[in-house]
Amino acid sequence: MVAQIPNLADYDVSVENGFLPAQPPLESLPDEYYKPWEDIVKNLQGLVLSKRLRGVVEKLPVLSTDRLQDLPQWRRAYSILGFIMHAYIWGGNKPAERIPPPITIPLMETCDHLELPPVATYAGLVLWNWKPLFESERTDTLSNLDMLHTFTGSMDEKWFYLVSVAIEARGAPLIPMMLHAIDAARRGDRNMVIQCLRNFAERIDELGVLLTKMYDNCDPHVFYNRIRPFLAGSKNMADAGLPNGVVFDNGGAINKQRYVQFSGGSNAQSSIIQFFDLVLSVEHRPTGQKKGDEQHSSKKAPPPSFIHEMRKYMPGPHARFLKEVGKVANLRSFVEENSYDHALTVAFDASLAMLSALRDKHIQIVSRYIIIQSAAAKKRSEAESGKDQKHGEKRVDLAHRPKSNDKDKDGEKKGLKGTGGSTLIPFLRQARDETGEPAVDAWARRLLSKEKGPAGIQLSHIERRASRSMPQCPGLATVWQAEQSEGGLCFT
Ligand code: HEM
Ligand SMILES: N[C@@H](CC(=O)c1ccccc1NC=O)C(=O)O
Repeated sequence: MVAQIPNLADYDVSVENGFLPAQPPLESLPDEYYKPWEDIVKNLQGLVLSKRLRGVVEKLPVLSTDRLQDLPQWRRAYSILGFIMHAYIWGGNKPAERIPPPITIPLMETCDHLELPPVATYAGLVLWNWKPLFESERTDTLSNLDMLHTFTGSMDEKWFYLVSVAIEARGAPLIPMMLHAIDAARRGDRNMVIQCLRNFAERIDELGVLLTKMYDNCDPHVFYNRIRPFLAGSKNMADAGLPNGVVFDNGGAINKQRYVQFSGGSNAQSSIIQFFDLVLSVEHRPTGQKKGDEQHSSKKAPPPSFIHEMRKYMPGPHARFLKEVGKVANLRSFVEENSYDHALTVAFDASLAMLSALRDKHIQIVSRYIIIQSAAAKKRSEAESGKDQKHGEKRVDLAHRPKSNDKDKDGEKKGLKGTGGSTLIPFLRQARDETGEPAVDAWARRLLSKEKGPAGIQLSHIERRASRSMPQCPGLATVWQAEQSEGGLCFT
């Protein structure tokens, strides 16, 4: 039986806002009972600066979650407890290893309810932490959005999250549209599929523009040195002072309390980007695994890719939605089955090219906000460590600087990790290259079967742009070249 195309409402996905809630998140919990949490999160920066946060949190009563009445309230509780917990862990000279019961007990209950891990995820920091400036205006633009909470109180941190909120909102209409395209492919409606793919490529291009707005108001130095340390989880955090992870003290027997490790918040936990991959049948392998390697390995199940692993850090219904989308994704096979339809092939390849270009822009951001900043911080800390040695001081590295002299062949530091724990640049480059693979594969098949290439067709504006942004996609490049040699005037 053919799997049913998932219905958005069944998975807490909104037709207008996608994975953002349809209504703006709650700005406070309505029941006065939760005032102690609200007071802390309202004064988070002051409490961190005065070094009083840890004492205040330890003296908090263990509040029950029984008074949370609906989904928006559960989400707010999870979001603010995540902020409080990460400020508690990372807001001191040394990170705190043991999280006390006033946080752990209610946080674990919100996690059970929302099917999320007990860490500040993308959902808590971004999806459930925004507000429109004006309720009457649209929410898919940076000019009408603000964040509710930040660790640092800085505009840079607000902007850092805001860019993601705007991308989620602007990308949202692509969800119902691409499910519609899947349905059109089932019905064999090639024109509708082409139209949806062209709109998709166009919108992904817009998301790339939004992404590069990051530079406008988020300073790389502030990001790396002030904001990013609070986003870290407890996995791979030895260099930052958490060699074993953290202990969730739930008030029970001490000997039953074990260390746990969770990845920190990361945009890899955003469901929208994974949705884009799934509808186009882009597949991600574990980092370092080359195409085709999986066939030669042993019978053991392959390790999941980091991107796939991050689904465990998405709200349960959203992760289930992605699983269902994976079952019904048919556009790639539809395009392959109709490879004589060159307009269809080109529209599909242009979508892949735009998604790949989005990842390329992101890699440039990562190099400015992390790679360059980490090198600068290392230089500073080496200069300072000379001074410190003289004074016998020892400093804890909260910006997670890797051990020095650990370089790989690209001159990048091996130890550099994303907040999610990925190997950063090799991981991101591989994810970008995998995005173009369906197009490259289709082209190889075409060559083998000696089929004629998609030359001489009319390119839409976006396809023309796409053909230049993905030189590694031979199909698009060929069309582009053909167009050039024919006078270059055959696009619409
Ligand atoms: C200063 C801004 C940003 C920095 C420094 C940054 C950094 C990173 C890093 C280091 C990773 C690797 C995964 C990890 O371990 O966390 C990552 C993954 C990712 N980031 Fe960002 N990011 C930024 C903003 C954004 C924004 C605004 C988006 C929205 C589209 C985004 C989308 C992604 C995606 C989708 C992944 C998963 C990898 C992939 O699918 O290609 N990032 N980011
Ligand atoms: N992976 C990024 C952090 C990141 O992308 C992120 C972390 C928490 C909440 C949102 C994030 N991304 C953009 O809003 C890093 O390693 O710095």
